[in-house]
Amino acid sequence: MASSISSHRALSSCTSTSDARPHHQPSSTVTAPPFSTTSHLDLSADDSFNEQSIGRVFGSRAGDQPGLQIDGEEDENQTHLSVVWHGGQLGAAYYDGETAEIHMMRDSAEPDTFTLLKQVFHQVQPKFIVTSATADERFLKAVKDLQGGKDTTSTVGDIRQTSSVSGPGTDGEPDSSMGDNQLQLLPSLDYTLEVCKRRILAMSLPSIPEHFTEEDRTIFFSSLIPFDCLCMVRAVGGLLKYLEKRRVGVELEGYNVRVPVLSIRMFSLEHIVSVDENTYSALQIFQKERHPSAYKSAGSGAKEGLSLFGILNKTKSVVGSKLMRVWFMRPSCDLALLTQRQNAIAFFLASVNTEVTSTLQECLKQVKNVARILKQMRQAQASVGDWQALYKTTYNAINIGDICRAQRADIEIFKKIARGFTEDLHYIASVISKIVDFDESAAQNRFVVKSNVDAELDHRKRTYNGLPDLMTQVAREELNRLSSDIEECNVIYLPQLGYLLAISCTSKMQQEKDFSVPGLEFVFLSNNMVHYKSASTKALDVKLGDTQCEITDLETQIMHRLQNSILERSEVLFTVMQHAAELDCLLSFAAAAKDQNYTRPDLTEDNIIHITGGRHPLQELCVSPFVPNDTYSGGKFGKMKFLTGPNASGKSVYLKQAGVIAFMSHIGSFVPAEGATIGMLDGIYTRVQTLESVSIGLSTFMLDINQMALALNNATAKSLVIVDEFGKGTEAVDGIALLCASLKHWLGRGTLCPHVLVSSHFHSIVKQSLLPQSQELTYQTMEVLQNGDEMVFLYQLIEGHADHSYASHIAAQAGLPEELLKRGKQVTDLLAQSKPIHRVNAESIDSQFQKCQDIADVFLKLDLEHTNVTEFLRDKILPNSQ
Ligand SMILES: Nc1ncnc2c1ncn2[C@@H]1O[C@H](COP(=O)(O)OP(=O)(O)OP(=O)(O)O)[C@@H](O)[C@H]1O
Repeated sequence: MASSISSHRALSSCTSTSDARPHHQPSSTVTAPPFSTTSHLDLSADDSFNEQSIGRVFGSRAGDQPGLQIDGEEDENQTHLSVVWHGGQLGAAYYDGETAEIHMMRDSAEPDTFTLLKQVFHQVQPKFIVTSATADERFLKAVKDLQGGKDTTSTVGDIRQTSSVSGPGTDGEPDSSMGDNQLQLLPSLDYTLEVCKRRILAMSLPSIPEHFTEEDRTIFFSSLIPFDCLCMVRAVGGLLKYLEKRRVGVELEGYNVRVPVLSIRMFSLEHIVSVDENTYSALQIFQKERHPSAYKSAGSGAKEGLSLFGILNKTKSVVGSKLMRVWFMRPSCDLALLTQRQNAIAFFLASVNTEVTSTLQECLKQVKNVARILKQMRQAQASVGDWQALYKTTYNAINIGDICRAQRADIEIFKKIARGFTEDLHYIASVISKIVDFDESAAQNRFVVKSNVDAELDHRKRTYNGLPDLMTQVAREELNRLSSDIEECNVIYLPQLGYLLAISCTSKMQQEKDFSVPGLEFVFLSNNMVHYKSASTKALDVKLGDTQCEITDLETQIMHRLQNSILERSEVLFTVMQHAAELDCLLSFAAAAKDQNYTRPDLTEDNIIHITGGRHPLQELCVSPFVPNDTYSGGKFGKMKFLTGPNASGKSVYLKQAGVIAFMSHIGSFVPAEGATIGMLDGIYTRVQTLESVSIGLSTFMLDINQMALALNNATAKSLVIVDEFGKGTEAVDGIALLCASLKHWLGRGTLCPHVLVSSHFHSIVKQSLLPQSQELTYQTMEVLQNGDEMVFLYQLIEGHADHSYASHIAAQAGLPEELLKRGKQVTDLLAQSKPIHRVNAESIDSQFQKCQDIADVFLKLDLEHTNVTEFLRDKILPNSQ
């Protein structure tokens, strides 16, 4: 018998009857335990954690890419904006579905022109807008106009909903940022102050400890929210109510589950330089290219084309890239803030700091958007990938903190990081490292706890690991007991059925009645193996139960405790994301400045724009060599430049270059110039035709006028206005008149004239001196060398003006037929000399004379008494006129 046991290897094999079972305990086995103990992390002995362990944990699973899921955009990751206007004050709050944060804007003075409201819409780019159904009519109209919605209200619960139809904004000009969104109106009760306050105080944030009393909570919230901003408080309260009704982020959960709000922050639109959609497009600040694959969704699939954002965005982290976009959307005229950014960039560019720079960049690559993970933890539980991402982020944040603490204390971002990356980070990294068994978690695709964390759990695991030996022993005993014609006996475990004996069919076992074995209860037959319950397997059921399930349950409990303790310290993780993103943006600006040879502009409160050797950051990548040009505006140089020059001589590029350099200075970046002194601007306005503007559907002239109106109505002495070929969309005389009127309007303001750069092909404005003489006005042109018909563009800006557009030269280059070009030139010359222009295909004088002679002869022969005159005229004189 003993020999028969040893000859049956099946006795010691691991048996699984159903591969689809979520977890099964091993059958009697002598093979390796279900997961290897050799690769366990040995970090449990103390609180230490190191890069080596991270490499081992994360490097070992090729298919495991936790970062990928974090970066994905979900449908629910939308922005929901709530606005309140009362007593000439505007308050706003928005919920960022991606980070589950609420951002609030303090009450700000807002007359019924609603310019601030427009700016809020532009900055926040909400998908959903909510306000009180009984708000002031003027305000509701402004919101609807901005939202682009017509009154097609429908009802969602008790929320009135208006679907959007894109159209022009409040001032009549189009604003594509506000096209695809929805307006929802809540009952006024949801916006009353007291109700809103109560709703805010009842909000549960993960950073509020559970033991807080009502009083503690009030003090806590008072430190976060300025309750004296009544409109803002109402906006937040209304927003919370709306989120609850819409059940954002918890649609599929039970009704007791709250919309996750992880953090509250303030946002401000003070010091923001006004830059409208058209200017972003004209200056090629953002440029989306649709992804060539039709299967990629439009929103997330679009990639950045050739644009300023594309050049400057060298961020390493998702949070960095996101903040970079915000910086681009919110250029600032806060001199102190911009100087801080410049100081940091200068630090990173210094050659002695190269190593610090590259180490920080390496660390930033590992900083993930943990807001989504925290949201996940708050609602349910984090996945294995989430735990890995969170640990990586925390570990690298600690490294970043250490590096920054060792640097110069006068760099603001280092100070912020040194202050903000607190001990809580060490705590989080240490508990994760101590508790989570990353190797096993990845192998089993579930949260697995390390040994020495929980005694009960360790005990269960030991039992579980000892199961194979025990089961082998039971199987051996049963085999000895059974009749000798049974050759193979296994002990297996099935979750619903418990422990079973699996015996190989013998030749006598043909029908079900043959399966009965004394002392065994038949259960089922599968794969030529008959399964029984025996006294010993029942004893195993009682003794061991479902060990695997119990282990999983215990580990899940531990995970929830761990999640809660991390959520309590989640504020530090938001600080990490915020400051790491800022650091990433600054490093990105430094990298771009180094690659593209940018210099630090001097920023000043003086109202001047002085650029020496300026280049266009995008054009210089496309043409070689690129010719740099100076721009001097303000002070003794005057504030208006009127630029004429042949077609394709570089006027548009020059104008845009000044605009882009000014813009770059206002986001804190270095600029493509030998040197620059840039005064703080309050707005950049452009009248430049773009592809986007064509697609809006307004006529070319309407767009011209709309953009010009925006500049005329809003530009101040501290604004930059770029006007490229205004007025060419209508009759020349009208175009000239409108352009001159606009420029005179600004010149009439004297030194309060904005910085205006105009290019035009209306040469008569210069020749006939249609603009008034003014110290502010200078005429400039692009230098061109002409040798007979040959023209060479030097792209060099000089004082003076051009006499011609030399359009025929460009036309020749474009390949127009010789014949056409000759005639064009002839007409131009005749016009210039004020001579009559004859048709090219006119008949000769002789043949015309002959025709007239013939008609006169016919008339002379006409017998007026007997001839029908109508027929005569029709048949003889005008035979071809019908
Ligand atoms: N500074 C420069 N250095 C080198 N090449 C330049 C420069 N500026 C412009 N160019 C080249 O000239 C081309 C035409 O420039 P741009 O469009 O500015 O001309 P324009 O004078 O505005 O023409 P139009 O009046 O016909 O609109 C550019 O695409 C670029 O290739």
